[in-house]
Amino acid sequence: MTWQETMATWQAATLPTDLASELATLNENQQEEAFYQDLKFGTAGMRGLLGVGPNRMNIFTVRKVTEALARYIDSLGAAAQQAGVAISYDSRHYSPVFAKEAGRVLSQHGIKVYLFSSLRPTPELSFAVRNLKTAAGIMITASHNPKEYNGYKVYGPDGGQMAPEAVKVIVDQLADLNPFTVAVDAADTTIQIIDDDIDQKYLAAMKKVSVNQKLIDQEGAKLKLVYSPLHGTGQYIGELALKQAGFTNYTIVKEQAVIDGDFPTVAKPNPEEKEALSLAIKYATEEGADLVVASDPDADRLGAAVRLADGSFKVLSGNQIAAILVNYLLTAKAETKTLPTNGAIVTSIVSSRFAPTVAKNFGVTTFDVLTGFKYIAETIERFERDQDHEFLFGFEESFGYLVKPFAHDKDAIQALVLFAEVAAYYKSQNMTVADGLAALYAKYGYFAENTLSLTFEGIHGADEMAQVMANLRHDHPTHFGGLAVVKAEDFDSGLVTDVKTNTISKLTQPQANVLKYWLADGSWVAARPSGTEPKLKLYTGVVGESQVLADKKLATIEADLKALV
Ligand SMILES: O=P(O)(O)OC[C@H]1O[C@H](O)[C@H](O)[C@@H](O)[C@@H]1O
Repeated sequence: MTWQETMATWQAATLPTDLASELATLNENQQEEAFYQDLKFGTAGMRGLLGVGPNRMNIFTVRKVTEALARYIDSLGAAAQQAGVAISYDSRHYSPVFAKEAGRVLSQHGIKVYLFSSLRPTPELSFAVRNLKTAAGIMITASHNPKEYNGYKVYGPDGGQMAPEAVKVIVDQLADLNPFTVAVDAADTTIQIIDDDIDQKYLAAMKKVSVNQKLIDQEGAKLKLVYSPLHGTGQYIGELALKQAGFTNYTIVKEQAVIDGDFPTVAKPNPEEKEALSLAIKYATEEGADLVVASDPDADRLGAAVRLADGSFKVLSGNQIAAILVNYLLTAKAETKTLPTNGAIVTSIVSSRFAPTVAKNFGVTTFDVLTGFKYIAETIERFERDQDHEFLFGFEESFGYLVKPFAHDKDAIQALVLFAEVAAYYKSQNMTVADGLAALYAKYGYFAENTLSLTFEGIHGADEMAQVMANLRHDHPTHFGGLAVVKAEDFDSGLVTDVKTNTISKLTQPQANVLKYWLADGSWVAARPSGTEPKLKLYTGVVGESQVLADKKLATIEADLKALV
């Protein structure tokens, strides 16, 4: 079907007034963008702009994908239908509507549904799937994206985001489905509302995250922290988790504790962006706080800023937060002689080597997976099955961390509780977290990383991005910042070239559109199209003998990288 034909089917259908009036006002470009394709599954499920058309998030695209999920569950048999599906949602526009709509499609199939009574974090949904032993889970969220977006994350029975092979079974059905004929059960027959019981169980599990309760009992109340849920799901459970762990001296940023899908106090509700922490830092400056923490709307990412000696705040990167958490966890385990000999941390191929270097010093192995927390969850599953490694920590540079695998997705609430403990620890030593970080740099080397995100919007944007990747593949760069490329990894072909010996071997990760180049001194560069936003992401990671030298190296490598695209 051409996009015009697809659009005609939408024009002929009975649409709710908001979608009908939007459809009537689209110009030709907008029409093409909205109708030329179905929303695709990316790094974290289906994500897109809210609006009319198959390439947008609306009740019809939600019904259609849920119908495909329902058929998949039907195909697994009666036990899976009875095990059912847990559904949660965040504070975005239409999130509760889409969650209910998904529940009704499943109910129509006689599939049991556990629907949260109000918004809950992504990691709590993951926990609910595991706790209720459901066959699947759905989280309605576009995570940290701007307010114009929403999305649909699908979970498997292990509580991890469904792996690509399982998603493919669902996606393959989509082509034959008519969004306008998907039946829904208006009587909500199989829908059971869940809330407090799961909250309590999730909070009970959260107690396992704290390492040194004695330290928290002594120092927890002295640590002054400011927390912002950025208008999202962390607002309720985040505060409870902090209190329960023993951190009572906190301020919640009140403007950002208001549940609001417009995220009116920030440009983007993304802790990756320093600006998202500005208001919390203002509070912290006024109150003389030690620490600022902020979770994104579905509370799977956590950003942090720490107080410096002069009273100003330094915003940390996801890689720095991970290294600080890993060092604290492993030090505590080593001190209490509970560090397993087969301990492992799991991270992504575009994350810093800082935390892995710390881990190595403790005899802990690092596993590198593709971008997407589902791959970390998959690795945890494998450890549990093969009993060959004990999972100690998982993280991605994009501010996602997991301490305890009672959730199988990144968990900002866990990170919040653990990071508060780390800050309390340093405070007990008359140090700031920034001092702690400086000590890690002095010991392990000055790691520096940056991600350049270039926006390529719309149909043509996707083509341009593909062209940049094709160009890089065609003319393999030989140097960045004067450093020779010694190894070139292409995760699309699954091959790695050792430039010196000109030998080719196989990569262990699955296929993905990623290129990574290792440089002569251990620095690295990677390029990949984002799977959640219309962006090309260019990553650089270096280690230097001082902060100044590391930053300089990073800048020269990045300059060459920019010139290439
Ligand atoms: O780089 P992207 O494909 O946009 O993904 C960035 C991040 O998006 C989501 O938050 C996923 O859950 C993460 O696993 C991923 O790292």
